[in-house]
Amino acid sequence: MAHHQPPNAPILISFPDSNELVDSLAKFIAKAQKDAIDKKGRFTIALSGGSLPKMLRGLIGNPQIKWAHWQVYYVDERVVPLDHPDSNHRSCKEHLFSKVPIPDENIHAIDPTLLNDLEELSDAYEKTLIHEFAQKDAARFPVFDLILLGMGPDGHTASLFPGHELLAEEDRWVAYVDDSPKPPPKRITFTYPVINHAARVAFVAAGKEKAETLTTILDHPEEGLPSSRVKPAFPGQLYWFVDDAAASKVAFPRTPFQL
Ligand SMILES: O=C(O)[C@H](O)[C@@H](O)[C@H](O)[C@H](O)COP(=O)(O)O
Repeated sequence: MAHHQPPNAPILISFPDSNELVDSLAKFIAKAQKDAIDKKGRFTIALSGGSLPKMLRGLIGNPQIKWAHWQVYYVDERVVPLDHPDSNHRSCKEHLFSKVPIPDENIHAIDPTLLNDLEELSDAYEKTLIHEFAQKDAARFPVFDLILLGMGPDGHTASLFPGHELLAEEDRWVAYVDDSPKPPPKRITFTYPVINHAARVAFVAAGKEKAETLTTILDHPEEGLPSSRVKPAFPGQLYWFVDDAAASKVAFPRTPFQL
């Protein structure tokens, strides 16, 4: 019997190896960028940390990418100095931004003078989002052109961890945690309302260590793990870019990659 998926069900795309994943992800990002720039002259994207930054290497030297039109934000950030080894900004700089001609002012890092006050730090980052989004349309939440996420072994995404009270946050755009089970404990993070208002959201997950969790996320969303709660509102669309090792146990139907 054919699987009948609701109109904006997740689109799962699996690649035989991570190089193919990297190339296709770059094409997908280039397409999202082109659509956004054609429509409004800029491209708003939010990046995660973890293993994601190095999966963006297909963007390096890619003539389709119009870096001057990118506005880059962080889905979540560890509350550490910007040059600290744990910083997501540092990781993105190392793996990507130091290798491409993006203007510094287009990359929106946390305010390093506010590391001692989590409330102020998350408020200040929320204000940078308000500055980007609120003037143009009066929407209650920002609409990113693309949000890129990773999935942790416990099913977390961004800094939204299983069983945490932040899973129920409905108002704030940016919140903080001081008890992250994945070190470091202090982080700020986008909330679900922000993630779920994006035009496109894409998870990137590779490796056999992710197989068990990916099955729970996609085949058993009723378990409510944080990554299963990413459900962009129509017309938003969720994608999973994975490798065959990560998808080895998943029953959820795959879709061939197409732009
Ligand atoms: O700050 C972080 O830790 C990341 O933004 C986080 O949300 C990450 O995406 C997941 O933990 C997956 O991490 P891996 O990709 O390293 O498995």
